[in-house]
Amino acid sequence: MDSPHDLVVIGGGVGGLVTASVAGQLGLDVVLIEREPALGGDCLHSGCVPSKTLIRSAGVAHTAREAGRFGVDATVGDVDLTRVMARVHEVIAHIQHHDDPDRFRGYGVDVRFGEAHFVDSHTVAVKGEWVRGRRFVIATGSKPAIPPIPGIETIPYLTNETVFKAQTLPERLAVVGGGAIGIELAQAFSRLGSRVTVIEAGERILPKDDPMLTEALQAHLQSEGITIHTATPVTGARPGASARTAMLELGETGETLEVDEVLIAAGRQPNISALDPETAGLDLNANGTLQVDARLRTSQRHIYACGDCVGPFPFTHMAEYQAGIIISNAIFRLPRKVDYRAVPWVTYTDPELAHVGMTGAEAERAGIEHELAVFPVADVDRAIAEGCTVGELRLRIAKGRIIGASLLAPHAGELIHELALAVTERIPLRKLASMVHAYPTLAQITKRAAGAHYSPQLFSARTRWLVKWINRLLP
Ligand SMILES: Cc1cc2nc3c(=O)[nH]c(=O)nc-3n(C[C@H](O)[C@H](O)[C@H](O)COP(=O)(O)OP(=O)(O)OC[C@H]3O[C@@H](n4cnc5c(N)ncnc54)[C@H](O)[C@@H]3O)c2cc1C
Ligand SMILES: NC(=O)c1ccc[n+]([C@@H]2O[C@H](COP(=O)([O-])OP(=O)(O)OC[C@H]3O[C@@H](n4cnc5c(N)ncnc54)[C@H](O)[C@@H]3O)[C@@H](O)[C@H]2O)c1
Repeated sequence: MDSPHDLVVIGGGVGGLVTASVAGQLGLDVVLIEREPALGGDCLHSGCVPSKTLIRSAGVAHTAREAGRFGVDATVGDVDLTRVMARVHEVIAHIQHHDDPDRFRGYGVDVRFGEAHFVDSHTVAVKGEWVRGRRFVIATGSKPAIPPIPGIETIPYLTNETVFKAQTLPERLAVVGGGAIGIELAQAFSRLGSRVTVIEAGERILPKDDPMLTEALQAHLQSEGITIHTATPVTGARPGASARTAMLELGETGETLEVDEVLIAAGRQPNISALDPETAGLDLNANGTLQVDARLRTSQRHIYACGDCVGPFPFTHMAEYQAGIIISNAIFRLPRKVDYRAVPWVTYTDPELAHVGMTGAEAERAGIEHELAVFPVADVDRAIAEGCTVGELRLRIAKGRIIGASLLAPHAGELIHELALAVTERIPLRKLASMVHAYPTLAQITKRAAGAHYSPQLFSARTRWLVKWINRLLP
């Protein structure tokens, strides 16, 4: 029997690619197994890249329609979804070059295509061939979870796996789920010209984000013409009057909604079952993700796992971060634990909604006494000049340091990183208040929020009294 490989990586998305390429470049004997015909995973083919590219086209259409507001006349016709999607796929193809299998083979990685499943805890089978390994990394990602809506199987519906192949803009689109996928794509399709209805079972959209900011974002989306139902589960589905339409039953009331297309964005399900996890003795959590410890080892200590198949933050940057932890533990053999205290995330609506560190609810649960500093986007000069004044920055401050920040603002996804650094490095808030921020930038919101937090202290009766006396005493 062949000697086992040093490392077998299952899944050619971000988590798997980062681990395999580093291990290969460090001279380990690495096999990377991917079941799709191309590397890149969800993020490249049906996630971040296509969604952000679609959002860009939608933004262009929106800006053109709004041009009059900026003193510029523009006429906008109908959006040609075929051309929009052609650009989406051009962008995917462009980025795909980074994930060319030959690039990884150049790093010394043996790239194989086919679905892997465990035969025992040290062996996987791929297309009938056995691959043995001393250590494994599972990075198999996730797929859309389809909620058990009675009749859902009787209607055609889109998910993130099919929506970027659409060629005709639906006149009426129902989006089931008000999480990140649902909300980003709802605004994109609405701006491209669809009449969009979001149906969210929970009390509010984007439930992990700051409630004040999600409320403001919801109001903004509604002002753009999107209908949003919250606390409304979809309770039934059936074909509509014509072959292409669908009827959805909303809430307990039995109210119906007829649409031309339904997009299901109701959460994710980890890609685990195809691996035969029980054969390898792998334990699962109640939500189906793989159980891992703080060093990302599964219940079999030589099998590590990262990314969406593990959670708890199903983002590309977290798959990459976790891959780094695995590299430390499994390759350098330096024990390193995950630290989720300063995880940034962004929902790419316009304006964007970004967050890092503790939410208010988490701080309360942890019993951390904190103050809130709030600064409105409408008071930032650059935002006024840009004509985008919706949103605010909400800083949670404990003992002079930021423990969490939530921001609804144009380009919030770029602005959050200064705050992420402050949270990670425990930089005192007064340093952000005194740091020079170029004028007029949107980034001034951080300095202004910090400054506003200190201004009652600065202009207090006591300080005024002190200043008066210093100026009297000194020449
Ligand atoms: C519409 C959408 C938009 C998103 N936008 C963002 C965003 O803006 N920012 C962000 O950070 N995140 C975003 N995400 C989430 C992001 O795509 C995922 O967090 C990320 O792709 C996870 O990476 P991964 O390596 O864990 O898994 P994946 O990228 O899914 O890769 C897993 C790979 O494993 C392969 N595989 C599965 N099972 C097997 C098997 N048995 N054998 C062999 N191969 C297998 C799959 O084919 C896949 O290629 C978005 C997701 C969606 C759906
Ligand atoms: N910008 C980003 O970083 C980004 C963008 C898109 C996706 N993602 C990642 O992908 C993950 C999955 O996204 P998602 O939006 O599918 O999941 P999600 O879990 O974030 O949201 C799903 C929503 O659907 C609702 N829902 C579930 N069943 C329902 C039903 N029957 N009727 C009505 N509503 C229902 C849930 O209450 C929930 O609010 C996210 O958690 C995120 O990590 C990230």
